[in-house]
Amino acid sequence: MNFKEAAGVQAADVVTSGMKVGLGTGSTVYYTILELGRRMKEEGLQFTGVPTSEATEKLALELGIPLAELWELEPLDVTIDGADEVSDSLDLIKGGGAAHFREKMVATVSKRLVIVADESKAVAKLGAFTVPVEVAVYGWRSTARRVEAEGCVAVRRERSGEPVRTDNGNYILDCDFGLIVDPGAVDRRLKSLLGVLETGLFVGMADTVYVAGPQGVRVLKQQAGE
Ligand SMILES: O=C[C@H](O)[C@H](O)[C@H](O)COP(=O)(O)O
Repeated sequence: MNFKEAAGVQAADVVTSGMKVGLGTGSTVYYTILELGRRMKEEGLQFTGVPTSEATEKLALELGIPLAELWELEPLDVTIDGADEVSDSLDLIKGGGAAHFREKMVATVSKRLVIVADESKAVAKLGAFTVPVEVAVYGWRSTARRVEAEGCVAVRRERSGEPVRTDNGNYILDCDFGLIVDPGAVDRRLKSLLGVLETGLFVGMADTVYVAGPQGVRVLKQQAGE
């Protein structure tokens, strides 16, 4: 079992029958979703999922997991998702797979956000990974200029020479801020800019993080009052 699988499978334990569950996106929570599908078939686990991306929706449907729209189910009991960076205070950078807009929307209406990651994602402070920022296609160069004025270098994400489009049809700017001392302030400043739709900074949202490494799976919990 690789580290992503170890974290992903263990975190599936938080789901019990009757729950409404946000299903995250990426190569780590993939294993959580597989495990939930297995428990559904083999152990009779019953739950309803809300997918955070088209890729996750496809996977869940292949596994026979019942799905619903966010508005039909909110508030959700828990969302399980991956992350690109997890800081000591459990703040996150997400959106390496361009799914952070829907992920944040689903996590925001969930009573709990549980994160699964391998040790390579754990950092003291955020910032080695660039911050993905979803922006409207119209006027994106102007938006990028406003974003850069906040103290970063912003590069439009491309694949094979073509701009990446999110599931919502927008562009991603990958923004290099260097070390981020106050992620909440950076998130608020970016969100106030015209053309910015969502950032990949998830501040104070995760309550539990499963981090897998050579020593096994560590379970980190948000301290009360943080
Ligand atoms: O947009 C993608 C999501 O935020 C993912 O959860 C994040 O990029 C981590 O993905 P992975 O588990 O594949 O590293």
